Amino acid sequence: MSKLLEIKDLHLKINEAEILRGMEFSLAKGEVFALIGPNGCGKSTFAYTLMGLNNYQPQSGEMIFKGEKINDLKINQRAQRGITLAWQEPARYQGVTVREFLSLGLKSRDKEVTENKLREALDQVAINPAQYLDRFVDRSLSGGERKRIELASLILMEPECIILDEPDSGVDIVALNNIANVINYFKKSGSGILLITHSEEMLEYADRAALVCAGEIIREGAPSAISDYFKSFCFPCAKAEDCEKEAAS
Ligand SMILES: Nc1ncnc2c1ncn2[C@@H]1O[C@H](COP(=O)(O)OP(=O)(O)OP(=O)(O)O)[C@@H](O)[C@H]1O
Repeated sequence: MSKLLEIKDLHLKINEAEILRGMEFSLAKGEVFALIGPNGCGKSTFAYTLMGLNNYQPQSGEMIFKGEKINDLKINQRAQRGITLAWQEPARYQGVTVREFLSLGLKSRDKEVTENKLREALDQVAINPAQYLDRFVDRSLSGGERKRIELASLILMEPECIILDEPDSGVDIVALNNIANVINYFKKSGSGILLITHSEEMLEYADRAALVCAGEIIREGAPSAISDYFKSFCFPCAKAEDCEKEAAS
């Protein structure tokens, strides 16, 4: 599989604290790569750094997307190149309807085409268009509903690389199935998916996985093997001799 994204020896400090300490991996087209790790190990920080949020400029290392170094590109330039981030906590938009929110990234201005596309995307996340298209994307929607609507918006954007930051947080088992559907949908369309999580259940949707500990990947491999390692040594953090991070230090 050809490389879509390459992360090389990425280091990032925030207020003198080194949060990312040499993150390194690659992601192929049509691949689901999971980054799993305990709370506070730097997963979201990595997601923000890759997306290019303000104040998340790495001090060293490279982020290469489709052969182009993107370290110095702004967030909108990275989005234009095809990178998208689904936030751990999806945003609320006061006064913006689901229809308006979902239409933002659409190129076609044809009313019928637009309406059909919105309905198809909402179908993928099991949201009834008739009930939701005219509602506002604000507190009146539950966190799980907003999460699913955000996933529908990603489908409409047709990104080539999707960062899903804790897609399972705050959602029930039904929504979890919707997330699995969306992951499969993106896989089939050839997008690369970076699945960020701290729950080993999510690893079943991944092709490959890596364990993040204190800002670096300490083990990479088959999702089942990473899941076993994570359960054995990270809950609670074992700091045992046979933990690879401890053994290396
Ligand atoms: N702006 C900031 N200022 C200071 N410290 C920060 C900042 N952002 C993150 N950190 C610290 O960096 C570490 C990594 O945080 P991050 O949110 O990336 O972890 P995470 O792995 O995503 O955790 P979780 O699973 O709880 O979401 C934490 O110790 C956090 O307190």
